[in-house]
Amino acid sequence: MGSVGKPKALLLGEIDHQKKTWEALSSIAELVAPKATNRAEFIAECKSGAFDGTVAAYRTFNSVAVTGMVDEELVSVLPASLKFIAHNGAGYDQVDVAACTARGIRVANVPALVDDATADANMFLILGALRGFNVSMQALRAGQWRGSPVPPLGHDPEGKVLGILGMGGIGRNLKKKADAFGMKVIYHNRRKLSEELAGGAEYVSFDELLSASDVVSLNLPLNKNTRHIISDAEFAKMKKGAVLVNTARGAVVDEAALVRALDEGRIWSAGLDVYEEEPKIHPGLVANPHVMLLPHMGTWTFETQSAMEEWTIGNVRAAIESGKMNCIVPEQEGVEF
Ligand SMILES: O=CC(=O)O
Repeated sequence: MGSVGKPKALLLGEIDHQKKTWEALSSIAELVAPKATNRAEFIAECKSGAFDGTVAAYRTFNSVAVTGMVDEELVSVLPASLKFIAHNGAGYDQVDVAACTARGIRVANVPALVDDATADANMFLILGALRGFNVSMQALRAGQWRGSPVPPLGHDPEGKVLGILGMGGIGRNLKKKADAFGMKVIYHNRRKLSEELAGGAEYVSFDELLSASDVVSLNLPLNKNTRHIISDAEFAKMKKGAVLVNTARGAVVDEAALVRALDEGRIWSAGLDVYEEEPKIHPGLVANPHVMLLPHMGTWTFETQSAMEEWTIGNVRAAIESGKMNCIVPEQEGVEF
């Protein structure tokens, strides 16, 4: 069947596990992808009309390396026909939702499917940071058994207070996992949750969360209100010897302030999956063997990645078939398009 007259679906980034599902969209859409390898080229390609007729775009987190942020400038050159952006990821801080709304573009992400894998990685970082495992993991591979001098004893999660900042899907999933380790969970969120959703976690103010937690876990989205929500003043309010864990977005923490807090011994350790300027990492973190560092692998499992791709392709299909995606980001709920 020829593709003349079909709407286009634009692929920004790679599909690794659901190629057939993507290709199956060719019965309803002409599948297109940029030739561009950087933002200037992508903008030129958009302006050339190569993507005209595109109704929906699928984008990955890594596609930012080619297109740059989906900001006002980028949105202004996207084809006028484009009405849907399906982002493959829970966090959509690379997309300026207000700019999309102004242009009549709906944005969808991947809620829920990421929760288990991300909360698992989060729990791994909590345990690793509390126990101080990284020092000895490095020493063992360097032929020094536990290390020399022998590292200090770690801490048990049992009985410790876990403060979850951001009680969305990942935060609530983490709460259930932390229960199994005997942690007492408190949380802070823009809104207090129903008792049922909170699942026994106690709602506290932001300051109380900082001062009462043995482990502060960051599970909130990055936006203009949450950028650097943890900086010097917040580290100063934390318990001496507390642990900070971040599987959300690097920029919710002021990384330089984190390095200061670690170096000054104000906090015992940190467990990080995300960084302010990925893939760059603050040298003070790399140099500190006490912190647990993962290279943004919260959802890095076959099952989760595959499900995320399927969900995102489903959003593109729904957009083309019914003019509506299967979810919409909270900022656009109730917006008339
Ligand atoms: O970082 C991962 C995601 O936002 O899904």
